[in-house]
Amino acid sequence: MTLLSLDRLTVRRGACPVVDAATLSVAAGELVGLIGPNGAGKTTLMRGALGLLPHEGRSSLTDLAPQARARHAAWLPQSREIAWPVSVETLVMLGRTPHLAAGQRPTDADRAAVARAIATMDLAGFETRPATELSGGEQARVLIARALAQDTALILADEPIAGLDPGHQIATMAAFAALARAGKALVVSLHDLGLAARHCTRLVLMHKGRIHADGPPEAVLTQDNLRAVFHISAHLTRGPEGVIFQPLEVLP
Ligand SMILES: Nc1ncnc2c1ncn2[C@@H]1O[C@H](COP(=O)(O)OP(=O)(O)OP(=O)(O)O)[C@@H](O)[C@H]1O
Repeated sequence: MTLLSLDRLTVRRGACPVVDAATLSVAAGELVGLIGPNGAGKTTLMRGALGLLPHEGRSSLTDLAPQARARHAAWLPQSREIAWPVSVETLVMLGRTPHLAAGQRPTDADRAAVARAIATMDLAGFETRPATELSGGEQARVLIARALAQDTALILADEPIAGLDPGHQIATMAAFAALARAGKALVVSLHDLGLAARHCTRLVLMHKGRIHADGPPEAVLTQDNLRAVFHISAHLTRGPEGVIFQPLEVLP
């Protein structure tokens, strides 16, 4: 089942297209790593797809009415600012807003979704802490938990594991992979190509606003693509533990 469909999505900043005719279809079961150098257009592609930026072409998400869209797709932006000193549990409960009628109190199902998200992001024991008093990485995990609590078929996340320690980066990618195996779809922008190669079912490599390559990690992280897009060399092997990717050098 297709959960996100982009047809020649183009987003201009001034005269210049920073996303240029991106066509992409994401199905249930996929964990898509959106990779590419700084400025390649990853954030802009996701924001355009969500209808948060004026665009040309078509996104299946902008065909949906706002509440239907919020029930279908969760968005985790790159900015991590938590402005209000609400408790972690209250903040994660905000993910349930699209499922609640105006003034409706959370149901047992809402509370269960929040508890699941808190457990998945290893935040048990943090429930009553003011979110503003947590460390940067802890706050990042709270915001991921809020997106998970939304319990949508599709999750779009902009650099969700940036700033997390290695254990929580791996655990978060593993949780995303488990959600994909359970039938959801995720599009996640990432700079850690090792984690992308290891956990994603598919990589979409962006370069100068265009989709340069799209496919399984080993088909995308080729020496040619890495040289052309990132100007790096790297080592990639597949062993009993799965794909192992290590960037090596910046090429002249
Ligand atoms: N408000 C804006 N006005 C003009 N140009 C912009 C604006 N926002 C982004 N851009 C440009 O659009 C291009 C794509 O930016 P985008 O944030 O999508 O890149 P990215 O791939 O997410 O990068 P990063 O890995 O650094 O987060 C960049 O060249 C950026 O300078």
